[in-house]
Amino acid sequence: MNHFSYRKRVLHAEEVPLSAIADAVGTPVYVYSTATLRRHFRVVTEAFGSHPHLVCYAVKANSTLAVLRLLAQEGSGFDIVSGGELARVKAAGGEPGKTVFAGVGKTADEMAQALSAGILFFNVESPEELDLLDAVGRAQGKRAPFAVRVNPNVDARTHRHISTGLKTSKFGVPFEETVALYARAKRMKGVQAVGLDCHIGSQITRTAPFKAALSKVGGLYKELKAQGHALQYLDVGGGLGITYTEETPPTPAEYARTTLSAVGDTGATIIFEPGRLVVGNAGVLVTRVLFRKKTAARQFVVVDAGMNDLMRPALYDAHHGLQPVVQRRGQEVEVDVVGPVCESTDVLARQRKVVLPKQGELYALMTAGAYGMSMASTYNSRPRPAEVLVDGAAWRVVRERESVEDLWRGERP
Ligand SMILES: Cc1ncc(COP(=O)(O)O)c(C=O)c1O
Ligand SMILES: N[C@@H](CCCC[NH3+])C(=O)O
Repeated sequence: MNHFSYRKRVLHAEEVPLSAIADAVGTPVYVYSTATLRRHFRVVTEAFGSHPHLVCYAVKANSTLAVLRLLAQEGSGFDIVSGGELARVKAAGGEPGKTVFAGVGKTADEMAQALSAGILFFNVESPEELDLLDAVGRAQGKRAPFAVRVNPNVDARTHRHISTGLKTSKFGVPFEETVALYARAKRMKGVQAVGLDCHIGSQITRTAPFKAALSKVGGLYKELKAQGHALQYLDVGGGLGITYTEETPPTPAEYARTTLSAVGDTGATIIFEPGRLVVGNAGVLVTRVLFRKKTAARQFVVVDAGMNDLMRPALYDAHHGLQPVVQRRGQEVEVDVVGPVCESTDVLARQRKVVLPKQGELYALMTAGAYGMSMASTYNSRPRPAEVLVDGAAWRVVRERESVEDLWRGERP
């Protein structure tokens, strides 16, 4: 459920026509809906009912300050993977005490910043990382709270680029080595085990992989508790998929039921780290048609957004819905919607049936709120898009379009 819909043939974000935003701010522009963000967060947290839990929104999905602030106001915690994300959470008014820190390559500086900020816990991904965290903790005269991210060796049955829970993946500690790592941690003075963590991948559209991973992880949690580790948190990661085209992922309520039936009896506070589920359908990328171009093989529509602005189609062959901002009647033709970037993979929408647009008309690439702007780059020296947040009939620019001067800030010719 989202708040992007047609009114009198014009696509609106809540009560604002996307054409009005594009005309005022220029294109490409990301547009987010406050009502959708709020609704998604509430549906997710309410799904766990009265079971002790904390939703830690995965900042990497969309790290724009205004989005983080809105979620912080809703009571969200955060899942971060860098010092930069920690700084963003703090700048947006998020609470470090409700923030967990994952990632296979944390530096000593990042650990020290997070520990002094009072982070909830670190998700440790290797024995050497645990040694470094121990040193950082001792240097501050503290015990750094941690959970081991265990790799349960489960196939998430998602795109191979976004699967993280197989034994060939770089993420987490092998299942069989986890008990020994907790035992070793017990002898350290700079760390304190507080939980257990796993995350098996992203855009997961069935419950079976979650069930398989959680039954292993739930068993391990109980075993660790029985060995005397005073664990309190079971972090089940993120990864619940959304509908881009025809996927029918479990609803948050179904997901929560699956989770609680697998690990509800552990007595742990459940930490859930959704990213895409919260922001994916809350954002669109609005782009303007530059040229139509016909070759013997294809009808192309060249738009002013490229793979640098929305990388998912080029990176994962991902599908994003393509909607004209103003609907027009006419004969449909099959087109490839392509960006200006000098790469053959710069195809935002492939072989779609549309009424051939005129130059200057607008398209919205749907479901672009997650891993859109946060993965944007300046490749081809293209300044990154502006971002707008709509709230009812009001809207505001929450990030200015990057300027050419921004592109070379810090450079010394
Ligand atoms: C550790 C961790 N937690 C949470 C997420 C969020 O994933 P998603 O956006 O699929 O919910 C990710 C990304 O896959 C992740 O790596
Ligand atoms: N960036 C990916 C998901 C990776 C999730 C991060 N662990 C996407 O757009 O689908």
